[in-house]
Amino acid sequence: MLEAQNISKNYGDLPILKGIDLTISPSEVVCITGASGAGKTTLLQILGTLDAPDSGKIEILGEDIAKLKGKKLANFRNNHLGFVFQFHQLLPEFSALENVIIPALLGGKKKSESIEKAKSILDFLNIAHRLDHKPSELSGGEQQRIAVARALINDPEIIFADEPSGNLDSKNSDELHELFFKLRDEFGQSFVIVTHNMELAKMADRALVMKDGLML
Ligand SMILES: Nc1ncnc2c1ncn2[C@@H]1O[C@H](COP(=O)(O)OP(=O)(O)OP(=O)(O)O)[C@@H](O)[C@H]1O
Repeated sequence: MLEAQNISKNYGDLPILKGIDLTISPSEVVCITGASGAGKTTLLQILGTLDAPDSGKIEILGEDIAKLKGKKLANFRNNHLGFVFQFHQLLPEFSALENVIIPALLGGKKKSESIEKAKSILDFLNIAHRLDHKPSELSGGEQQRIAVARALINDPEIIFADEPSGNLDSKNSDELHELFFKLRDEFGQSFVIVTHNMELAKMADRALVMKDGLML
């Protein structure tokens, strides 16, 4: 599903990732934990093709990511990868439903089909009653479920999440974590989740620990 070999990244003279190897299997939920500054977000951004490593190789679904440039890379990302961040990054002037369908429209899907699909996902996520609300009219937990729905709209094989519950209270955190496993069980995506939440890490198929740019 995803294979990363010997990934290194420097910022200026400072080595941030020092040769990381990682394989993610289909339907696997992997958590990456570790102290602040260990390089977790940097690694997630690179695995998610949002940033490039200085050296090393990443293959996702058999594609050598270094060979995909510009529009091809953007299309690959939009079609196969989903993202959930700590701060939901929903567009404030659009409704929940509109936010969810944007990646589908960018991928060239028909609006009517995208709306139907979004409604079924939002139904699955128990948030179909908030379709017309703007992000500011939703609770933190609801905003994050809309962000998850947006990540799911193009049926990604892998979802990358960076501190997805970092901004939620414990009840909403627990609900979001359960949702990830429910989604994996129902649809079979892989999840790569950077988290400081040890309860989530315990639930994962694998919990990895990073320290000073290395995977322990
Ligand atoms: N764009 C950048 N330019 C320079 N240094 C950066 C940049 N992004 C991150 N860093 C540095 O790289 C190191 C690793 O950052 P990263 O965000 O990957 O850590 P992290 O493990 O995710 O930390 P946290 O748990 O606090 O989010 C930190 O020392 C950070 O200051």
